[in-house]
Amino acid sequence: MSRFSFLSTELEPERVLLVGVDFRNGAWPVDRSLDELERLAHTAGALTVGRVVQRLDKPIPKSFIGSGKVEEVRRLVAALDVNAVIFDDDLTPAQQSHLEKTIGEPTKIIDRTALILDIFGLHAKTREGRIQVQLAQLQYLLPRLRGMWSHLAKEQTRGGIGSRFGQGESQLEVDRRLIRNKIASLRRELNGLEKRRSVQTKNRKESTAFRVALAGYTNAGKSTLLNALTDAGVLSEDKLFATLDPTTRSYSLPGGRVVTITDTVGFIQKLPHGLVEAFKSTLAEVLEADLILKIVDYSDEDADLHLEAVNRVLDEIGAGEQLSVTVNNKCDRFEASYVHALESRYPDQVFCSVYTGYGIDSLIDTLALRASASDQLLTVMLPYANASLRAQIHEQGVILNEEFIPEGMLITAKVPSKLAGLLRQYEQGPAGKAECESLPLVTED
Ligand SMILES: Nc1nc2c(ncn2[C@@H]2O[C@H](COP(=O)(O)OP(=O)(O)OP(=O)(O)O)[C@@H](O)[C@H]2O)c(=O)[nH]1
Ligand SMILES: [Mg+2]
Repeated sequence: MSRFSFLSTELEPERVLLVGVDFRNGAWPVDRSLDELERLAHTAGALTVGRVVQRLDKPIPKSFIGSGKVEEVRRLVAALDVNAVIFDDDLTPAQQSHLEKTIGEPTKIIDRTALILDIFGLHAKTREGRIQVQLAQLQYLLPRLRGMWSHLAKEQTRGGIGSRFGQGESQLEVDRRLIRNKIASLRRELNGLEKRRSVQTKNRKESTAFRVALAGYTNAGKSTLLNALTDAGVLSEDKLFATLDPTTRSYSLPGGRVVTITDTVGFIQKLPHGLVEAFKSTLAEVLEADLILKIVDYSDEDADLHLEAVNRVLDEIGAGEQLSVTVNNKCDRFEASYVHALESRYPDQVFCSVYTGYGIDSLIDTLALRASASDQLLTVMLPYANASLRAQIHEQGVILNEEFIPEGMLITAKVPSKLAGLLRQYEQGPAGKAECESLPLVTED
């Protein structure tokens, strides 16, 4: 599949100018949002050569920023040899097209969404990831086609190759139709892949292991944590959106209980809704988890804003009410005494550093506690043929007693409720239980 890109990936980095609006509504200071936009631009391979900020109560309908500012941008574009202007907020197709005309070709006018789509396009590795990104890109492009065709229309009047369309259906209509067809065919393919994924998830569900999902702002350290716990070998980098495709690994807690941990795509403020929509099946991993670990880069001065943005996306995908623990990472960047003070102040949160290993034990204790919260004590008699169920009890439960008798395998164990559901049919009646309760290990408990 050819990679579509708003910014060129030629050897020379594109020179970009950033434009932010301070709407004075407080939450995210415009300078910090532009710092993040600059990191996004850098991740996409561009070089930021300047910034323009305007204070406004609300966007100007026609041009997003005021006409005086547009003129300032136009002059800067010429003076700084800018290839692309990136707006920190979403532009409507009409605003984008107006700005393109006013600022003058060939300078591209891009917004945060287009930039994020570009990075996703660069980082998507699997077929499913690529289709998800391409779908979001085409949906973004569809209402913007008119602007993109305006310069070609000029070419048409000069004649020559590419100028002979326009009979019956205009080229713009043809292109819209082609894109709609492409969107439909990508959706079909994605549906097929999603079905396969949901079968895999269902299989995992049937394995009844406690499922943990790592969620959090991009660059918080999710992949680094998964690698540290499980040797998953997932790419972890000081870049935004290093991970797009989910990876699930098994992890044995002390005592032997096996849980699964899933690393997935990171979140960001102003995350384009189209992307959340396109990545629905990937984000389902988070939705179906028994526990969400919200990984935070606590050393980032905007850590609280990051957590807010993460909570907003979790709400959007319907995971806002799920069981979760906040895990504040990168604590190696603070004095130990400060971290201890934080731990006393916020006993429900974990403070750790995947780099130094500090706090990882406490994270594992938290996992163990949550994974065993729904445990039930059961005594079952399993037929010898049912070795896989016995293996599941060993993986996910705490065995209190096990005996191999002529009637079958008599096991007393504490197991998570999901597994208990599967075991009910083999549960021993009061007599069997009583027999087991006389065994030393059980009475000890
Ligand atoms: N100082 C410090 N850096 C860390 C720590 N954990 C991770 N990092 C670094 O933070 C950067 C981002 O780590 P990743 O694991 O790729 O982050 P992520 O959350 O998976 O990011 P995305 O995949 O982009 O969503 C990398 O450069 C890591 O080496 C830590 O405990 N301390
Ligand atoms: Mg990652």
